Amino acid sequence: MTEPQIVFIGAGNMARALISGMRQQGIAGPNIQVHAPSNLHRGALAEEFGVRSCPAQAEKLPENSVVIYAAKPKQMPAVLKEWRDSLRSASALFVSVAAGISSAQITTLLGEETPVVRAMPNTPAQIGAGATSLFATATVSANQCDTVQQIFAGVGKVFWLHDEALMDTATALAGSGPAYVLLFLEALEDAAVLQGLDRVTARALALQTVLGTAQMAAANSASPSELRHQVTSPGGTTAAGLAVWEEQLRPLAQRALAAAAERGRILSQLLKTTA
Ligand SMILES: NC(=O)c1ccc[n+]([C@@H]2O[C@H](COP(=O)([O-])OP(=O)(O)OC[C@H]3O[C@@H](n4cnc5c(N)ncnc54)[C@H](O)[C@@H]3O)[C@@H](O)[C@H]2O)c1
Ligand code: PRO
Repeated sequence: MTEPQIVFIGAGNMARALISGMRQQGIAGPNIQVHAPSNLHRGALAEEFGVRSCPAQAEKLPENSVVIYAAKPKQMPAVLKEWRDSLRSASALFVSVAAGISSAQITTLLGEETPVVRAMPNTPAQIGAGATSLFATATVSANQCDTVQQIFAGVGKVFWLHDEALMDTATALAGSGPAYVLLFLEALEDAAVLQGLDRVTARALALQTVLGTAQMAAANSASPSELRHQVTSPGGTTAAGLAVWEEQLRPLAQRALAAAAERGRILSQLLKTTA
């Protein structure tokens, strides 16, 4: 089978992360084209990754194209109005990474017969360490599912969801998750600096602790809870610190994921009012 042409609509943070990961995975630069209104970002992507930089305008697509929508959710109606005919004439597979926007909303814009996959990747895709949740509509063929699987498995781990409503949860957990982890790193670093550690050492210690712990958890069949107990001596330092975390962390995680998932639903509702 010939390699699909991967067509990005949007040249921002998520497109960059995916393109970086795809290039490392071995997808050839000329097999990726990026459409965006300003040459600033797409030009930089072309220079750095050897991909084709194209204006935002829709164009005739090769058969077998996979089009990845990576512009903002609220722009989707205006952008897809322009791309609809090109997508249809190439029978392109449409993959949306837009948070919140449902496949029904997308097929309303593109036509019921359009094969649509929703994908929720995250920025660690740029180093091949992403986590992508995928949901396919009934019109997506098994071959097309394989194609999407291959594309996203090349930039990290892939998780298929069979209930589209859970895409908002996957977005709240893994799409947004890198920002939570980075905030956690910042908070640990700042707290250590407050106790007198220099910033460079505090940052490096926090980073290596989070990285090493995540790698240990991934390499281990024991649950996070079991591994945590291995760190926690009765009456020791960890127990003293954990007592403080336990007061707030679980309710905070629940509130944070609820707020993020709710925002996904709101983004979807906002689109309905403007479509
Ligand atoms: N950033 C993340 O971590 C992340 C993770 C998962 C999903 N997403 C989703 O990815 C999408 C993009 O997010 P981002 O963070 O990359 O945003 P961003 O603002 O960095 O990029 C948006 C891009 O869209 C382009 N654009 C604007 N109008 C356009 C048009 N008419 N045609 C083509 N391109 C156009 C802009 O030039 C810009 O390059 C969103 O839908 C978001 O929900 C983002
Ligand atoms: N970034 C996008 C947002 O903040 C979607 C998940 C990560 O809306």
